[in-house]
Amino acid sequence: MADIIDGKAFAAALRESIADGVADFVAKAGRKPGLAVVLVGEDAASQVYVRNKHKATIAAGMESFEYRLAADTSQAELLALVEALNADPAVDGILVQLPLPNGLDENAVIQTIDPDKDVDGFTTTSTGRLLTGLPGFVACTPLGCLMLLKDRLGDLSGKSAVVIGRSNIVGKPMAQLLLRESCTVTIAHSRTADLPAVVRGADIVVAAVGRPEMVKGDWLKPGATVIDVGINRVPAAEEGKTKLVGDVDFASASEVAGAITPVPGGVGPMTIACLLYNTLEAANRREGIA
Ligand SMILES: Nc1nc2c(c(=O)[nH]1)N[C@@H](CN(C=O)c1ccc(C(=O)N[C@@H](CCC(=O)O)C(=O)O)cc1)CN2
Ligand SMILES: [Mg+2]
Repeated sequence: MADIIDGKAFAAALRESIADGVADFVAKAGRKPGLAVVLVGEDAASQVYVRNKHKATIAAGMESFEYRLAADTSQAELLALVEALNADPAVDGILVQLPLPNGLDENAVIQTIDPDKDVDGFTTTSTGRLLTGLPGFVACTPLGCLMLLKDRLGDLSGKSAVVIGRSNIVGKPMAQLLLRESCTVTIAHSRTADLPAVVRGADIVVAAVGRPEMVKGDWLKPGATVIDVGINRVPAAEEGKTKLVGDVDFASASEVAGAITPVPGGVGPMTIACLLYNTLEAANRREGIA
């Protein structure tokens, strides 16, 4: 049976160490690090994530600035808010919760964020810095996956890694991070031929496709480390109920893998912990604190 990689516990410990770093920052800078979170519209899951971000920000000793805008907010209003946050000295990090309601241009909004406050790591400046090995912010979910992998495996160099999924938010930055760690990286996707055979060659599998329980145990190399980024809500056995499952079929995969993240309680909690990590980093950089 695979070891379970406890992302919830790892994230809690990371948040504790960030709180210590925040206390150091306050002592040196004479102010708290500030995170601004912008939520547009009524998406139910986004409301939960934003509430959790607010609570975690406060618990870490940071300032939380929350902006909740109506679903019919115009592009110009949203861009004006982001520009005001760029100019606000109390704000170290800016995050616009995704997805945005239809009609708003997500890319234009993201690219308006000052790259030095881009704690989501979504601007092309941030992704370009990652690609070229310059210091910058890395998207929170892949950064969290990397932390879990390094905690489990130590040095990743020379390992073969398959990332399933090529999104800008997870798959592509994840592949770049693994390359930076000197893994041999394959990015697989919906057009990949014989995906099970590709996955079977990997020491590290990161599944981020958004397809419930797609990756089966018999796709895995025995002993592989499996990171499941999927958060899929599916009908549960009991009528009218739902449950969360990942992109990996946990029951069969945990028979073959060496270690695996569960859903929930694996990668998900790392996303918010890494947001705090990036915000403290942004604040330290802005104040010139090493
Ligand atoms: N601007 C951003 N938008 C979105 C991001 C992001 O990083 N930046 N990521 C996701 C949503 N997200 C944070 O925003 C997020 C998703 C999931 C979790 C989490 O802890 N999941 C739990 C299960 C939660 C549940 O019960 O539903 C888990 O996996 O254990 C945290 C944050 C999209 N938008
Ligand atoms: Mg402490």
